[in-house]
Amino acid sequence: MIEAQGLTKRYGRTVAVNDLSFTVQPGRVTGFLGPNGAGKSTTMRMILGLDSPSAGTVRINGQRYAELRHPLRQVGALLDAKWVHPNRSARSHLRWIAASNRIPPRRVDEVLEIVGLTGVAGKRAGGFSLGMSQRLGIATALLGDPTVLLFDEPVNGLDPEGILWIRQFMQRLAGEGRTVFVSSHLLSEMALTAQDLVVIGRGRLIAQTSTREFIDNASESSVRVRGPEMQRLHGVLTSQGLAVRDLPAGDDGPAALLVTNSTTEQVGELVGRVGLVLHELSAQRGSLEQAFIQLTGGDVEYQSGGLGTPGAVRPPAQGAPAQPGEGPFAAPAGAGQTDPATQGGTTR
Ligand SMILES: Nc1ncnc2c1ncn2[C@@H]1O[C@H](COP(=O)(O)OP(=O)(O)OP(=O)(O)O)[C@@H](O)[C@H]1O
Repeated sequence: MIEAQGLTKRYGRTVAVNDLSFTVQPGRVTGFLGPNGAGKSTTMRMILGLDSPSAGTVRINGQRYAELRHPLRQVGALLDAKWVHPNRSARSHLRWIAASNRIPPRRVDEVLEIVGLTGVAGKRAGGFSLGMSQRLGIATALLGDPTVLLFDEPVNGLDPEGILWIRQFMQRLAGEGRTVFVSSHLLSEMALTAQDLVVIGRGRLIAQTSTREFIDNASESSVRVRGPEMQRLHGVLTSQGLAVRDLPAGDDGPAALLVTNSTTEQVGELVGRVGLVLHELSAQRGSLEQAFIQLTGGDVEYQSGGLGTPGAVRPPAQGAPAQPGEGPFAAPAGAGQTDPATQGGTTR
């Protein structure tokens, strides 16, 4: 478990982390979500004792990092996958870290096997692809078989296969009862990976909640409805004070009506009372992107070009990256299209 209490970090006049309190529970993947510059890396460094807080505390399994007797056995982290001597082999890199932390050498072969690097264990780590480097970084984090794991933007720059592997691996680690805390600025990716979210903007806590609740609470729910008598249907719904929008036929299917701020129960009962036939009655859940915009408001450094156009990103603020696929609303590479958390946002 990780517990942050009033965590604050100032760099001169910059307040990178501002009175942040949150808890990360074991047995779950918790996403640490926020736009670039929100303070995620700084927070992770403070959790790991690499930076000292200007105020507040953070505890790992009840203790500050400096108090941990065997830190690698309690907490493992992947902060920078390229932190490795380029001429060392993967195995000797791990052996060196194991030896300096009194971890038996046999554990090196175990972690190489766990991350699927056994076949290239003797090769120079400097020649590894980013995906292989990430696996080596994860193997390093796992050396002490820790109960708490931190990953800072682990899928950045990976191909779809690499992203899928990391996602499934994190879920597996959480399934083993470990505390898994993973930072990302990719909202859709977190919707597929994390069960819980800690959301920050400009160093402040915006929300701590389950991913499902985050989407449900922060975005309006609407209902898509369709039948053979569309005009009558429209009249019945508006006569009851509901807000109705026409959805033209298109990629989403035949022409339909979108009833905003409503539920399928409400619409179904209304229509049933007047005996109208329906061909479709479906809940349209807000996307994580919409929920994020609604909650973060002015706390994000750059925002979407508009609702209903996920993927459209305004030019970022000075200093923020503008790589294609790097914005907060970029589609997750390798994402399955079936996850309900990311569906339903395109009809508004
Ligand atoms: N060593 C430092 N000295 C001065 N300012 C810093 C330092 N480290 C971070 N900052 C500033 O603190 C703020 C938070 O940065 P941080 O890297 O923690 O954000 P982040 O959410 O991890 O963003 P990113 O995803 O871009 O790394 C930024 O404004 C950053 O410029």
